[in-house]
Amino acid sequence: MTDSSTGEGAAYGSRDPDALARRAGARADPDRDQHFLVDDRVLDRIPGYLPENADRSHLLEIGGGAGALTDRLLAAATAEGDDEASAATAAPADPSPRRITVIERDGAFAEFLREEFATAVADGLLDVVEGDALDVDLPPFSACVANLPYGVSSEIAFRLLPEKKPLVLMFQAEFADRMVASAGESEYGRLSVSAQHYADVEIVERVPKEAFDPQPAVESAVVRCTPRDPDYVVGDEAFFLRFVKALFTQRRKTVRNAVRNTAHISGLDEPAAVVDAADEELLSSRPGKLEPAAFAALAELARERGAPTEA
Ligand SMILES: C[S@@+](CC[C@H](N)C(=O)[O-])C[C@H]1O[C@@H](n2cnc3c(N)ncnc32)[C@H](O)[C@@H]1O
Repeated sequence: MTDSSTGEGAAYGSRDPDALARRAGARADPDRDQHFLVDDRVLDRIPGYLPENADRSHLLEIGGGAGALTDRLLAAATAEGDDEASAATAAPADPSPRRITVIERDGAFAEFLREEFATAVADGLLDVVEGDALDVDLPPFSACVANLPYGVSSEIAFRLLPEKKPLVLMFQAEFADRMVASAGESEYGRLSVSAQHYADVEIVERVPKEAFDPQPAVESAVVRCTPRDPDYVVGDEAFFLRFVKALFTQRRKTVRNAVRNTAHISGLDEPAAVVDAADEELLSSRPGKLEPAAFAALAELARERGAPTEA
């Protein structure tokens, strides 16, 4: 498929990221979290990181910028649509239209995206929403692929993760390392337990600064989140996440002291009762050594014995 609105008849997926940025006119401003991906090889790989069986019927992109990734997502959506139409498989046809929604806060870039991809907009394939991804209502997306604005990447990630949809997201590498860390590793913390509560989280590619223009201060990494239920049960998710947050404020203390010292954060009325009831080995361990399932078991005990008050 071609997009005659560019005047170049460019097929989706073939737009030069530098030319897109030039056509957009407005300069990418690092102070507004605008670091555009300009490495074609990275751009080409990103849509392919979605899990194989992911429902691609409605992709969400956050922070479209000058549209380099939007172009690749349009290519993926249209190419797969063609494949599916021609494939003689027994699978039922996907009844939902393939579409992409891009949320972009910067009005100049939102307008440019509508012009650059006018054919896709007219065909109902692309919807450009101008707004802040932290405030706008999210569409009922089936998967999200985005090079996130790093200033709000944590807030956006924790808006997306509870939706339990496949996510392929670019983060600062240091943040990505903390998301995927396991118990006992130095990067393991609140972020690791909270993210892994919702999904299997893995780094699928590390991306050097040179892949962006303007270059960010640090390296980046693409993270794939494949939703699944955790291997433990918590009766009150909000309390579990608050309890984890509380304990990691005292990561170098024993769990015993961390439970006692952080009742103002976790909301426990009776932390001493929790400590009295918990297993000694667990209490003398450190928060950074506890597997997510151990946090969950302790949070359940804390709910029973510690009478948490509503946050
Ligand atoms: C890192 S750039 C990515 C641009 C483009 N997708 C790319 O890969 O080249 C992040 C984009 O998010 C936009 N942005 C920043 N904060 C935002 C927010 N709170 N909500 C939506 N978009 C935001 C910026 O204007 C910028 O276009």
